[in-house]
Amino acid sequence: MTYVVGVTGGIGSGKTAATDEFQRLGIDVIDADVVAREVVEPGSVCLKEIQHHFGPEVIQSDGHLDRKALREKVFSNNDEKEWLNQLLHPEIRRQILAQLNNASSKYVILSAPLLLENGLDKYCDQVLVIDVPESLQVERTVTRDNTSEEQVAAILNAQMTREERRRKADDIIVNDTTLNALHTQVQELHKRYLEAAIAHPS
Ligand SMILES: CC(C)(COP(=O)(O)OP(=O)(O)OC[C@H]1O[C@@H](n2cnc3c(N)ncnc32)[C@H](O)[C@@H]1O)[C@@H](O)C(=O)NCCC(=O)NCCS
Ligand SMILES: Nc1ncnc2c1ncn2[C@@H]1O[C@H](COP(=O)(O)OP(=O)(O)OP(=O)(O)O)[C@@H](O)[C@H]1O
Repeated sequence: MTYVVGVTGGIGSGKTAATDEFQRLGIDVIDADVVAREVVEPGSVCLKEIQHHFGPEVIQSDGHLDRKALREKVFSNNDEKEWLNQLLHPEIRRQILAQLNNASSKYVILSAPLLLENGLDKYCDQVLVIDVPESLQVERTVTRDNTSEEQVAAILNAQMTREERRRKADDIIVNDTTLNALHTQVQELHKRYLEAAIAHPS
């Protein structure tokens, strides 16, 4: 298997902003949030199960999942969140493994908010954590998603703490200044990862 760099960080930490730059540098990016959307496309088994469990109010008139409605349900009720995790996470993992097997760039990025929580780091040679203070996570996510601070705090509470994540990291990018500064740090790590990938027996 190719050399895999896992990228993780809490909600709104800047994973996508970082992985967009890796992608621009020619690296294949597998994004668990994208996979999580694909497994609930209209017609999927997972979407049928969700509709059966939560009722028609989580399905939009065009047949797509009403993500906002489901978000409000699962992040205010731990049992419902666990039900959803148990339904989706095995399927997300299967899809990720298939995509890892098909990746063809010099190394591959696997980006997942729950990389460490769900043990996806076992498929990674290195773990890069995108780290920001929680106040900035809340501020950036509220702006990006036009949501409430309370909603973001509830999601934050469903994730590993900042300290725990930092402890498990091989590399850390502190993304508390500009996007340019983030890109510069990504470019530096990219050089290191290319060298590590060349040295890595495939
Ligand atoms: C509840 C859902 C429909 C809300 O959708 P929405 O479009 O509002 O959010 P989106 O999917 O873009 O996720 C935004 C962020 O929320 C956080 N998050 C999402 N799901 C979870 C979860 N189960 N536990 C903790 N944090 C989560 C992540 O930081 C993620 O990047 C959606 O998040 C979902 O299907 N979650 C379950 C699948 C999952 O665990 N995805 C995370 C990747 S494995
Ligand atoms: N250094 C930065 N300066 C200013 N804005 C930033 C910076 N980094 C990221 N952002 C913005 O903050 C928001 C959150 O970043 P991004 O979407 O990359 O986070 P994420 O970790 O992928 O989030 P999620 O876990 O919710 O998917 C986005 O609107 C992004 O453009």
